[in-house]
Amino acid sequence: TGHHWGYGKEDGPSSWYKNYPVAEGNRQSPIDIVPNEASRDRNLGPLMINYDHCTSINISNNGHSVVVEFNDSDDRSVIKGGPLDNPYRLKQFHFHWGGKGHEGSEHTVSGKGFASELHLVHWNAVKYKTYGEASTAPDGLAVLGIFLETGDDHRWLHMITDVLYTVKYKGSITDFKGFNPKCLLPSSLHFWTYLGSLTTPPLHESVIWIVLKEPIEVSEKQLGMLRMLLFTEEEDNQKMRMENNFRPPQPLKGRRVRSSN
Ligand SMILES: NS(=O)(=O)c1ccc(NC(=S)OCCc2ccsc2)cc1
Ligand SMILES: [Zn+2]
Repeated sequence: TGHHWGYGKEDGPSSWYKNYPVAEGNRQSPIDIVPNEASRDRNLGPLMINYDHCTSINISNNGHSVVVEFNDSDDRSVIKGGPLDNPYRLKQFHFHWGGKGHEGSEHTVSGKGFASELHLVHWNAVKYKTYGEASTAPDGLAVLGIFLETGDDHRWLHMITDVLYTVKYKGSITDFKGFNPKCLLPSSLHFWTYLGSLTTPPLHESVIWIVLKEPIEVSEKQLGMLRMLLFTEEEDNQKMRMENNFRPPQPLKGRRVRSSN
């Protein structure tokens, strides 16, 4: 079903254009963010994140990442303000990470990568009826990107890393209710924002990217838990460790990156 893609030598980011020609489009993500080339924009109001009535449903391994899905049938968990004209509903979050001691973030800052990157995926339920419809519209999605750097243990990330063993294999899914991702936010909501795309196939150019400047700290041990996940299914006798599931930075193609004040 659909086109097989991955992060390996044969099916990785440099070959995605064959089945997904938009990979060579004009607003692809991620990008390298160069802070002193970003323009401060006073029209950018503060980001408003309201995750209090959090409605996480499950956690799963989709063969590309570990994904926590949310109930997005109403506006309980939304992000608004900043570059957004409407509130965007939280649909899922997932991570991208590297191998032992290697970088694994998707966006880079002046060429510097981070150990991992968390993506909180939201959709514009004011203008579009479903996530699927929004995911192909130029203002359909808003993804909040948060860098993870190695340091102290993250006390709340344990709630996720402690259950990863239940979703070790591709296609596994477990109940995961009542998790509030607010606990994964850094103290500052200062951000960079630009128009981009999904960083995995189908690579739709439908994302308003909001990348927080302040990383969160997680321990090497916690990152190691992400790396015990597998790209492969339980019955697959070839066990492929899930790591380096990140796309490298793509050409800016004249886009402007704006910075919050
Ligand atoms: N990495 S990303 O945040 O740009 C992003 C967001 C949504 C999607 N949407 C879909 S349907 O992806 C399915 C595969 C997937 C999900 C999480 S990571 C890869 C893909 C990538
Ligand atoms: Zn992502």
